[in-house]
Amino acid sequence: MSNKPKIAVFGSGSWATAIVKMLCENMETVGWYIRSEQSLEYIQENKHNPNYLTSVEFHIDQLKLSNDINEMIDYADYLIFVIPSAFVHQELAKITTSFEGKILFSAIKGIIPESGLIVGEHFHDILKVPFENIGVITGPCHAEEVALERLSYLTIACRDENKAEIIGNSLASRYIKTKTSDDIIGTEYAAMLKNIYAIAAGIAHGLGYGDNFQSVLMSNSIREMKRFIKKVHKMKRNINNSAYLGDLLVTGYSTFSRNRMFGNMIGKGYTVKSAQFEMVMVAEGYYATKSAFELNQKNGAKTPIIDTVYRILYEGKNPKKQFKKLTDLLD
Ligand SMILES: NC(=O)C1=CN([C@@H]2O[C@H](COP(=O)(O)OP(=O)(O)OC[C@H]3O[C@@H](n4cnc5c(N)ncnc54)[C@H](O)[C@@H]3O)[C@@H](O)[C@H]2O)C=CC1
Ligand SMILES: O=C(CO)COP(=O)(O)O
Repeated sequence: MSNKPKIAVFGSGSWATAIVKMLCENMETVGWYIRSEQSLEYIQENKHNPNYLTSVEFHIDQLKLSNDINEMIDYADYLIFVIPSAFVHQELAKITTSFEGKILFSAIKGIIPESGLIVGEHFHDILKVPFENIGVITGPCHAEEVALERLSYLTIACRDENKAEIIGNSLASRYIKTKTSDDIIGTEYAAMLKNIYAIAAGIAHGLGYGDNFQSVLMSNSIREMKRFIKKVHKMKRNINNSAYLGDLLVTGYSTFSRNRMFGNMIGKGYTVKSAQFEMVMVAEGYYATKSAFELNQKNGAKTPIIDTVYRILYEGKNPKKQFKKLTDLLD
């Protein structure tokens, strides 16, 4: 690998588009795998993504675009995956080339339904990538605010600090600050769990609960997150750091949050199917709720918020009644 490693982004939603923008601030060339040929041709002609963050303009000569996933894997040293977790399995199934020597980062905040694993674990257990070659890009950061160049903070987690720094330095700019962490498992679980709590916040809002209740819900959510993560990966971590608490707060409170938006519709009486139909974007917390609930059946952490969201989304229980019961379990 040369001094200037090649980086490629896999995915073409809002977050992938934002990450490509961040990398373009620092790199001469950024690889970008885009599944849809139509979207790729549109970007080549119009210099912006047709569907997501359409205000972000790219210099086409800075982009190495391809809709061939194998070609892009062969091109890059660092591969950043930003495909929603529900579609990762089917995208990975297209791969015929080798991951040997490649460094895989995940900016995905979810669990892969087919394996029930967070993405880093999936890379390790299923794709057999060593943990030193796996990293996570996380933190409280909405793609829409990156597009607006509003100051945002990212945490880059990798067991090999040098690799975390390479990605951190490639993303940092006037409006992006990065820090590194070695908690690849805990940060990923936090990123997945906060989406479920954001759905809970949305449901509460949709049901008419106010700011006073929301703060109690968030306070209970961070404690629940801590209990959950401690069961899956015990290590010394400060749950109040931005990658854990910060991400919970931005997703629970921001009007940009897809998960909160989805929850809000459920609270207002939409069915799961109709809420999903209304959403142009993916609410990862929907899939995470099922996986986290099932995982916790084995681990046995006390998770009244996840359990409540699960009963509403997957057992068709009444949100109003379920939240009434939940209110008696919070403090
Ligand atoms: N949007 C944001 O601000 C942030 C998102 N993330 C995470 O990034 C990941 C990607 O989310 P977004 O970019 O927000 O998604 P999005 O909702 O903006 O875009 C959805 C993406 O999924 C793709 N897609 C749809 N059907 C597909 C299929 N069958 N196979 C493969 N791809 C398919 C679409 O082409 C599109 O690229 C998620 O895990 C999310 O949690 C993380 C941080 C911030
Ligand atoms: O992860 C995010 C912010 O840090 C994005 O959350 P949403 O998917 O709910 O928009």
